[in-house]
Amino acid sequence: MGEIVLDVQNVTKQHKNHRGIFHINLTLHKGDVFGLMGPNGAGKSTLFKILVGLIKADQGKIRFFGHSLDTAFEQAMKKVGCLIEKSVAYEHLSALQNLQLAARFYADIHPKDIEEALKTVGLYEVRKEKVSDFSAGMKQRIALANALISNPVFVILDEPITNLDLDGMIEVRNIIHHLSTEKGITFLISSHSANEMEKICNRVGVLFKGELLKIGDIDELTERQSLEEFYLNCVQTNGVKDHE
Ligand SMILES: Nc1ncnc2c1ncn2[C@@H]1O[C@H](COP(=O)(O)OP(=O)(O)OP(=O)(O)O)[C@@H](O)[C@H]1O
Repeated sequence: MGEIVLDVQNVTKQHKNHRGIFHINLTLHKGDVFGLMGPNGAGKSTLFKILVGLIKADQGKIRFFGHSLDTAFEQAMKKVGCLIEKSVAYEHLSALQNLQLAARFYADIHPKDIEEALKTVGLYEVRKEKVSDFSAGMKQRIALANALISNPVFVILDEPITNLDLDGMIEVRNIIHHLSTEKGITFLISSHSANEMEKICNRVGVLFKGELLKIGDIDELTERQSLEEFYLNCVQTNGVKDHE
């Protein structure tokens, strides 16, 4: 196994409504395309927001490339790109202008990096066109390009395929596949769709009511059943746990 990219140890976050995530342990290695599956409200976004520092965990330890998120945030996040929550591309701006705007949040993005990100997501030819003329899939590809402009080696994508039609899903899937195989980028992706995760990921975890019920290699999990069957089994047999 390769270098440890992300190490999550015993992370808990309880929201005021008592929901949240509880005692999450997760280790990702270089080259992983890890899919976090779970129904609405399972806690996927809560975990992702904690990982990128948008909210703070109640307890637990998180390390990126050995750097603690708590004590060395900038070091930890240096090589991490993310797409959290619904993508917001400004409709009246072009694809290029959107990325130029996003680049201002970083210290050292070169125009070449933006050009490269646009090429990677297949929007270079239409970079000067307004986003209002783009399809949902193209808008999602801008969001992906946004996550790529800093040349990350680890990319976190919260629901990158939700709300996309089949063409859009295939486009995003192909980009992830390309980045993983050609550039060795490690991914953590959340989705409701077991079918899609089966096509994209090499490992998956099932998050349900804030608990990470199972983690496994796709090849092993799908030896005798589809990933969807495994997922449904997992969720149904592990039933109800409340944290009141
Ligand atoms: N800021 C908050 N305050 C209170 N409760 C919250 C907050 N954020 C999330 N929750 C609750 O925590 C639970 C997990 O929500 P979360 O958004 O992490 O789930 P999710 O798996 O990402 O769901 P979805 O697929 O619908 O995005 C939900 O029950 C939600 O109501």
